[in-house]
Amino acid sequence: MSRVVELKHPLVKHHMAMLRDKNTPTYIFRDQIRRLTLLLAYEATATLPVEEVNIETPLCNTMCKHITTRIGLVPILRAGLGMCEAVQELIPQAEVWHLGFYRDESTLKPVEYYQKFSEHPPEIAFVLDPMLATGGSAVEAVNMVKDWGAENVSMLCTIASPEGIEKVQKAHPDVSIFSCAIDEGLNENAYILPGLGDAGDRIFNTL
Ligand SMILES: O=P(O)(O)OC[C@H]1O[C@H](OP(=O)(O)OP(=O)(O)O)[C@H](O)[C@@H]1O
Ligand SMILES: O=c1cc[nH]c(=O)[nH]1
Ligand SMILES: [Mg+2]
Repeated sequence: MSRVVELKHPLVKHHMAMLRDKNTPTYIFRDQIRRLTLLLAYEATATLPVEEVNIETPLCNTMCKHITTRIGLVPILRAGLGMCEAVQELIPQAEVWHLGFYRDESTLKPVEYYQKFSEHPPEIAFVLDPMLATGGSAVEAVNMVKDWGAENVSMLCTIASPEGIEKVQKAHPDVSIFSCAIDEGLNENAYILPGLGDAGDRIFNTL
């Protein structure tokens, strides 16, 4: 079932403060995205299916659980790349499939420039993008992931706007959205307030 989850943990609040600060340099900004993504991925993977497996410890046999479902991470270039390694750290067996979009700042529409998908879609897909602003990029990315054949799709972001959440929910009522924060809304240029500015520029030092 679709859910919108905003993380409430004190560690998330703490790390978000440093992430939002305009004086935080790029190398710390990247670390903060990574820390926050670890916390986000822990929450977003809480309902992953597990299977029983027999394990031999040095002392005896015991039944354990492991994850056998094919999981795909779909970072939206560029900024989504900043989240990818953190999720891979928790799910090292995950596949990574890239999608490139930039938002045309005059039309606010997403422009696709890269897609690397295989013939065989994963069973579960996590779309990664730190910013869910108007929701245009997220809706288009989820369209492509679903057209590919993935049936269980979730969106992981650092900051989401209420407008973006509404747009994704309207287009994809089955997609859960996990975010470290849900902010107040968008400014006249469709930037999230209070937000953190341009995530891609802050991750890649291209301000
Ligand atoms: O919800 P939307 O209104 O579509 O906006 C969000 C998109 O904008 C940003 O990417 P940007 O276009 O800045 O590209 P970048 O990652 O290369 O910086 C962000 O990382 C999202 O992909
Ligand atoms: O606030 C915003 C909106 C779109 N993209 C960003 O990186 N930040
Ligand atoms: Mg950007």
